Amino acid sequence: MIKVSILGATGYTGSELLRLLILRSDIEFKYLTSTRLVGRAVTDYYPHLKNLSSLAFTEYEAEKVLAESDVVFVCLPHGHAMTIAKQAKQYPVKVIDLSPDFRLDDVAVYEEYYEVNQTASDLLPSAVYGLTEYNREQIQSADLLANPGCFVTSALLGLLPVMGSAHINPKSIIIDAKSGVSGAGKSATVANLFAELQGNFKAYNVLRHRHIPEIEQELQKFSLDPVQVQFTPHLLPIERGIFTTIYIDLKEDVSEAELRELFQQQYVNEKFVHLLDKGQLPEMKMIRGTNNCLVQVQVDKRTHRLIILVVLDNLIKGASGQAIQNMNLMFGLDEQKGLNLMPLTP
Ligand SMILES: NC(=O)C1=CN([C@@H]2O[C@H](COP(=O)(O)OP(=O)(O)OC[C@H]3O[C@@H](n4cnc5c(N)ncnc54)[C@H](OP(=O)(O)O)[C@@H]3O)[C@@H](O)[C@H]2O)C=CC1
Ligand SMILES: CC(=O)N[C@@H](CCC(=O)OP(=O)(O)O)C(=O)O
Repeated sequence: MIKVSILGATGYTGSELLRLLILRSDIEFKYLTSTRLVGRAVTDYYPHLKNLSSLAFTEYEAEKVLAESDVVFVCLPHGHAMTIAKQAKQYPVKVIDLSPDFRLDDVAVYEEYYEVNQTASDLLPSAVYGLTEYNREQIQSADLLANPGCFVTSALLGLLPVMGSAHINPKSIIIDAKSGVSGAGKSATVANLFAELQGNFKAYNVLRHRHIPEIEQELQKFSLDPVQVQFTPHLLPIERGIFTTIYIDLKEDVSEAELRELFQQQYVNEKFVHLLDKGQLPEMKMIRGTNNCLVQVQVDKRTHRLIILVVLDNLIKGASGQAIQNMNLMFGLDEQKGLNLMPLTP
């Protein structure tokens, strides 16, 4: 039995972890934390989980949570996981951080983009970046795992198969991404009100989004030439899902078949990442509620560009599903355990 605690169990990624883990017979929940709902029954707040949990939300008490859990998922806003990971060093507990605190190697970049001090920089070298398909070996032995960002997961799964290719110009990457509103978390803001979102569509953080340095950092690890990306996020009036369209200049004539082969080789044995057949195009409803990521690759001979289309569910492959994939690896389990989910269509 794996003893699991979820810090921030009332938020979107925390509740998605609950949903995905609650029926597993090898998981026992120890603490589900909140600051607002301490003492309230979990099934009172989440009536759809009726009869599935007898727990109440508690506050975070390090000496209890960390001593009694095998793994702690941190589903809190940025800035909290640094303290928790430091405290966790005193206990034999693994930490899976869904927040951005341990994703950026460069302390100055983290502090610039997130506007808080990086107070656990001594732990950065031991923090393993959890893009599962590319980092399995390190993930298996990780005690501190930095789960990737949701937009970042879509960009990396779309781009990494071609990052080492001499055919592409890695300074010409344009990432045009659209996300459902749950990507913004559960906290109420005027921008997230139904009347603002419904029937609307907009770009935000056009030149400066927090995911830009994370995308460039991870892509650069796979490219000898300098990488630069143009990333523009958009907000879709839907609950969940990310659709990312990527454009890259090709340096020379190269066939679509040759580039598709790179993706095929990379993903042929993957359970959760799939290259679509030629002629198929990804759609949000193909991945909604699943840990799957669908990728399509096309070459425009007229403009000499490679176009990569990626869809995934921001709360699952972009957050809690990937976190469970990583937990499974960290505990020596089948990586797919509990994640064989079918999408809701229509
Ligand atoms: N939403 C997404 O698609 C993705 C989110 N992430 C990251 O995961 C983390 C969680 O995101 P998400 O679930 O969307 O966020 P939510 O806003 O939905 O939930 C945040 C949680 O944190 C708790 N919380 C809020 N403020 C504090 C505080 N000051 N101290 C302690 N607890 C606090 C809330 O609990 P309560 O109010 O009950 O105290 C709630 O449970 C974030 O770091 C986010 O960047 C990563 C990938 C995708
Ligand atoms: C729609 C929306 O607002 N999306 C969020 C995604 C950020 C997120 O999920 O946070 P991580 O950095 O932990 O991945 C945003 O653009 O800020």
